[in-house]
Amino acid sequence: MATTAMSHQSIVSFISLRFKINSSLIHTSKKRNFCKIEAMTSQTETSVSYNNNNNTLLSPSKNIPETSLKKTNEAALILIRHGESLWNEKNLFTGCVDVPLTEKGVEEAIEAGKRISNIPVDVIFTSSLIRAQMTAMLAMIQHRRKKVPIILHDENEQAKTWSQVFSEETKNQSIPVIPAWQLNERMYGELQGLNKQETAERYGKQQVHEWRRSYDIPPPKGESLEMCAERAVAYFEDNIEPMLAAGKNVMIAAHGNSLRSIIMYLDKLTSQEVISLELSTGIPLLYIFKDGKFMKRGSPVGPTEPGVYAYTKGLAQYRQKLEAESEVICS
Ligand SMILES: O=C(O)[C@H](O)COP(=O)(O)O
Repeated sequence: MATTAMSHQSIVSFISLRFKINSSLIHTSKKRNFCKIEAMTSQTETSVSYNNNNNTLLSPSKNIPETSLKKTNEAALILIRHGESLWNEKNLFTGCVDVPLTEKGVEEAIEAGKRISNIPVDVIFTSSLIRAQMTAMLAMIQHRRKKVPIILHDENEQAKTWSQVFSEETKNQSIPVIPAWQLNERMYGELQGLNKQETAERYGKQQVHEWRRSYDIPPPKGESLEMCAERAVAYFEDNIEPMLAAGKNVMIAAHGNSLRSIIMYLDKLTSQEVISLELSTGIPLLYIFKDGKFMKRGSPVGPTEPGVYAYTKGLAQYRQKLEAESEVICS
């Protein structure tokens, strides 16, 4: 076991990164959550960012001083809409109701995991809903790097303290999973639990289509896509983009509409263009973040096909490392 771990270390190249953030640096333009950050990330591609003092992971903020970030070339961003849920199967408006995956949804998540099994992942963000969390976990089980995704609990001090990890080696073989309610599905208001087909028959197809796909028309007592974007995109900008800028490879497992709002931001779609954007369950999408820009790479194909991996040198090199690593393990 020890020999294998040593071999891994000699094969995979790691980059050290340290950054400190002063809690007094706070955006004044928008009321967003900021936290005092002192994160230590010892390894890319495999790294876990833990606070030195209490072993808990801390998220960076957009306020990381430019100079304190190590400049890295590019980072991968994977977006996955959760696999089919029990209410997708029943064609019910789900929104923020917390229902699990169906068996088909479990299979979709596993399939998604196979597709991204050669793409580096340093940190995972999920919504606070179980269907997204199940998807993230099931997908990561397929990853060739075989790191263990660990959900970070920061609901209170005790939860943080009681979930500490005391081995550096174990931490380095883990991937932090950060749940954030801001990535939750759009709140569907009084439509939650109603059948989509029956609702269309009752209120008219056009009305229901507007509730589901327009940018700024909210369903009764629910959130429009615009309202959903206000929290989801703000969270992305404040918590996820700084990670990418620091060279961290990120996976987000979330929902049809929270991801539509993030994709609208990434692809600079207009409120008209976003209307026709549909996301299938369990299909991962890949972006490369480079020089402050997002480049869309589509959906990664299976692990044995060249496809997406030819797109960037960095991804191709990562894949080669994984292959070299598995050869060492097999020999
Ligand atoms: O919340 C829901 O019902 C679905 O996850 C997304 O629904 P939509 O495709 O009707 O927006």
